[in-house]
Amino acid sequence: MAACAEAPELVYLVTGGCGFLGEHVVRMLLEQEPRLRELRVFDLRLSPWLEELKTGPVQVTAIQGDVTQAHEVAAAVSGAHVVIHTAGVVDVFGRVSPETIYKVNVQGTQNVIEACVQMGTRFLVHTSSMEVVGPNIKGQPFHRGDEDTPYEAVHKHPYPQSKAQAERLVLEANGREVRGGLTLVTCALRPTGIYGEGHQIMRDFYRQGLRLGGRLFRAVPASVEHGRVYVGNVAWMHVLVARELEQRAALMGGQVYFCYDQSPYKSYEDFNMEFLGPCGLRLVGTRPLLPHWLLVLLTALNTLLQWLLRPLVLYAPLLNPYTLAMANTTFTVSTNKAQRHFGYKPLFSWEVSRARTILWLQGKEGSAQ
Ligand SMILES: NC(=O)c1ccc[n+]([C@@H]2O[C@H](COP(=O)([O-])OP(=O)(O)OC[C@H]3O[C@@H](n4cnc5c(N)ncnc54)[C@H](O)[C@@H]3O)[C@@H](O)[C@H]2O)c1
Ligand SMILES: C[C@@H](CO)CCC[C@@H](C)[C@H]1CC[C@H]2[C@@H]3[C@H](O)C=C4C[C@@H](O)CC[C@]4(C)[C@H]3CC[C@]12C
Repeated sequence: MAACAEAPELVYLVTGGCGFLGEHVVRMLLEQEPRLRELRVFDLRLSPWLEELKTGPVQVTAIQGDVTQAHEVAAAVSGAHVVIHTAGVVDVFGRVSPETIYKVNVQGTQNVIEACVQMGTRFLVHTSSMEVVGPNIKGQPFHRGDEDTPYEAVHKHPYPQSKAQAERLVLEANGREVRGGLTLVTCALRPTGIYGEGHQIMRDFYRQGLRLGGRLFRAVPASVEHGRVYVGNVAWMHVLVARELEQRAALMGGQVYFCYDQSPYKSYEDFNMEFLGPCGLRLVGTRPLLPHWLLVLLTALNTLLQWLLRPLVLYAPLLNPYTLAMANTTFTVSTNKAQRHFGYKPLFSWEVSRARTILWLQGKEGSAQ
């Protein structure tokens, strides 16, 4: 992938490039990768903002396609030097069937790997997730852990199961021979809960708070810490990994990296209040207002309702047994592996990440829709 200093010559493909994270990766590449000649944005649904990117010096090619269709993926990968694979179904609410989650997240990832092999593309960066590790079904805390912290990773939910399987495929593909005789270099990034401009769940909480007269009610103990990372920093990590993968193939190939920055360790709800507070919302209660057993009962009721209503309507509330367990289990990361391996330092401070997210929530700024 050696690029000459004068003429940009690299072709990048970003799958899922119109999603929450994908959009930030696309914009970050255009800002921070001077060697870029063409940027292919591949997504099931193409966003209108892509049009405005087409007027810049880098050729931006929008490709409407489906990662579950091997031939569409192969056509998009053909001639690309680097693939950043962020496409995936993110669903822990029962909105999407387990079959579809598996098809997109696992089969889709396999298609991307095979396309790289077939087309001679050597560098593959995969967006994995903290959920590949945990929280596990036993609700055991993962406190300031790193990539080597022992933890019993046992999943039952289709989303973490699919992400774990996809990550394994990507790591196992490292070192495979690609067309032309060279080898594939892969690695996986594991963001914790991503926040920032375009974060729909944050917006859902904001709207819910507005509906409840500017209040949200504490459901999770403040002592349970939940790892969060700013979307701009996650995007920056992807760009850096993609850039460094060739020079540091022996070190980085087949590796996993948690995504981290200076965002504070807080409970899921207290962290959200860093943004929702300045937007006028209040979190009521210093302790959970409902006892835990009642919340568990409510989640069971939601599960039953979801099942009963399925033939008529999709009922998929934020609260279900899995999301309650996630919110109630400490999962935080403390590592410097990305700094050691490829010189990562967060591009956005906590203050800037917070300010940008607040402005977006208030509808005053921000690139994401
Ligand atoms: N949001 C988070 O907190 C978080 C945390 C850790 C990891 N991740 C991972 O990051 C990646 C991006 O997540 P996100 O939050 O931006 O989700 P998102 O839903 O906003 O983006 C996913 C994108 O993939 C596209 N896509 C879905 N199915 C596709 C298919 N069959 N073919 C082509 N494109 C398809 C969607 O249209 C969407 O644009 C996912 O792989 C997810 O597992 C997300
Ligand atoms: C008890 C509720 C009352 O306030 C709070 C429920 C919060 C949940 C909806 C969220 C708690 C943890 C979130 C997940 C976590 O941040 C990490 C994730 C990994 C990523 O790969 C996808 C998103 C998610 C599963 C994220 C989804 C929302 C939560 C379960």
